[in-house]
Amino acid sequence: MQKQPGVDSVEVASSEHNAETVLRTYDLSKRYGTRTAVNQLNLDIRRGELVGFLGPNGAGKTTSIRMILGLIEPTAGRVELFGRDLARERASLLPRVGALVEMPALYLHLTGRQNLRVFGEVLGGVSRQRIDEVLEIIGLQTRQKDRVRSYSLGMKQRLGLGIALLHNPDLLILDEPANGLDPEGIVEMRDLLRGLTYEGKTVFLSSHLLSEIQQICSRVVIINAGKLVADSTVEELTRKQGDYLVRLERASEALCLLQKQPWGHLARLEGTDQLITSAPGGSGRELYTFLAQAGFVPESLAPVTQDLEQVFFSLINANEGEQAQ
Ligand SMILES: Nc1ncnc2c1ncn2[C@@H]1O[C@H](COP(=O)(O)OP(=O)(O)OP(=O)(O)O)[C@@H](O)[C@H]1O
Repeated sequence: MQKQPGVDSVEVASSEHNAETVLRTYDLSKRYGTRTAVNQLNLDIRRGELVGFLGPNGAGKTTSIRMILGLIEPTAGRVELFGRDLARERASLLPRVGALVEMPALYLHLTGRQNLRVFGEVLGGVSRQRIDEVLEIIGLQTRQKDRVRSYSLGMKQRLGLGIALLHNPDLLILDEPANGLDPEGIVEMRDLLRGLTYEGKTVFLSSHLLSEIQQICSRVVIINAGKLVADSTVEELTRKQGDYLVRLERASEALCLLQKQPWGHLARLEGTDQLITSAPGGSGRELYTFLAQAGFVPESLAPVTQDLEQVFFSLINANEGEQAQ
């Protein structure tokens, strides 16, 4: 479901809460000698979500992803996929997961289609029809008969994703899928990932491209030094201190009224026909009603937002400050 900012976010959050849990980690931890790479990480990812996994270099993203994929053993804690314990039911669970952690070694002298066929044979049970479907999903039908050597990096990256999709997994885990892509390749990858969630797939991806994450992800998990720093919808994270930007006629008159309210004393003008204010009970709907009843019907009213990048750096800096104390 596409999230709308503002008044209906409560309903959106509660419907998400009912969705099936696809990936869950319980106090997942990994130590390398004395270094703790991942520290009691608890994740809860639900069906159809596109969740961004963020953190500065060395935060523990790849280590977490490797544990979730059963590639390395946790030092402590555990992973559940589709409600089942990964350590116990690995053989039946991992086929439901597709991963792009490192670029698979593509056969450059073979065509895109032949690559899918070769990887499909290794996996087993991949039909010709599934290869056609995958070529369509990754948008390589028209180039399927060209040798991979002639592909752009973006096309190779999409082919890598195609290989991860061959067995039609329910959950996709991608480590930096847009790494090294040019802006056009990034847009293609963005459309492709969105399309996958429309089909009901769940996508969990790490990336350094914060603006991309802001555009495509419904939720972000941020870690620093192996620990969870934030787990929230993009909308909640980027909404600035509960402020609203209101466009209305007679803005300076409305401002006088707002400044007399206990929740509105910090209200301020923004240009001639807009103002920024807090809302009664933090609710945009109540702010709208208050203004409308006082005869100042807003032309528009929206939460003030900041870039995910700003939020990310302030959270990481605050977290590092706390750790230093
Ligand atoms: N095999 C290993 N042996 C020892 N230390 C490791 C190993 N793998 C990772 N680490 C350490 O664990 C920490 C987390 O690394 P990890 O690669 O998971 O971070 P990351 O968030 O994926 O970073 P990046 O964004 O740079 O890829 C780092 O301090 C790293 O040096």
